Amino acid sequence: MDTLRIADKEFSSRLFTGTGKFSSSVLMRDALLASESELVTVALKRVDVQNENDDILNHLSHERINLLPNTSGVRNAKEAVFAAQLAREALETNWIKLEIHPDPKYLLPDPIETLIAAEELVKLGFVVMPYIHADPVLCKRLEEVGTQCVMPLGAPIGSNKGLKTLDFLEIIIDQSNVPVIVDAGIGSPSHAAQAIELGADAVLVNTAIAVSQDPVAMANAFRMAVEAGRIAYNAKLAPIKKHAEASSPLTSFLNE
Ligand SMILES: CC(=O)[C@@H](O)[C@H](O)COP(=O)(O)O
Repeated sequence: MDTLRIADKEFSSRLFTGTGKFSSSVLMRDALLASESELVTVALKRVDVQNENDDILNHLSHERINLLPNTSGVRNAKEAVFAAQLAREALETNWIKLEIHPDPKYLLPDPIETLIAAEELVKLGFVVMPYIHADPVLCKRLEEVGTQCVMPLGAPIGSNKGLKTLDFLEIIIDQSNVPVIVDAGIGSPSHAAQAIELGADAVLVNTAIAVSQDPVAMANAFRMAVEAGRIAYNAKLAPIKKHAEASSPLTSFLNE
């Protein structure tokens, strides 16, 4: 599998994961290890960064896992910058998943506050991974201010609806000069494979793994789907045709 580079890190796995909604910290750890994910996001509001025995952080301590603190819970750019600085101090990482979604019903990201915060955080030396709507114009603006990737949503967080923003994801992937990570709403391994086949550089999945009846098995299924999607992407998909084209009456091989 070809690797993915973001800032100073190289990833073998294109499946990024989250830590919420698992029924126990042991199950969370087992599922994340089964996923072979190397970048795992954790909400700063959920961990006690002062406590070296914090249950979540302890169960994420593994050589393969890079922690990606996220700013979930903040309402504006000012709070996001503060949260990121806190995370950098406490978790000793300058990587931050920037999430500003003040509306609790749909959890849709605030594009204006996100752009303001991203610009500020880049200036402060952060590797910024912004969670945003699948807005091609906003993605370009974020790239211009120096974010190391963009994270457009497939559907609202936790909805498991899949790639509802497909047409716009295609434009974003076509235009982007930074990695595109489809984040949120991915409800099944086939959704993840579809995003990767499309050319997304990675996906981030939380709910679909954590709330399945068997999170370890589901994490495995996502791992395989993402791998399959990437192999298919590299192999180049056959073109979609408007009309039927017979497969069998070939008299010889195309190149002979
Ligand atoms: C954990 C995290 O970062 C979520 O905000 C993320 O967007 C995942 O969404 P799903 O839970 O829909 O996979």
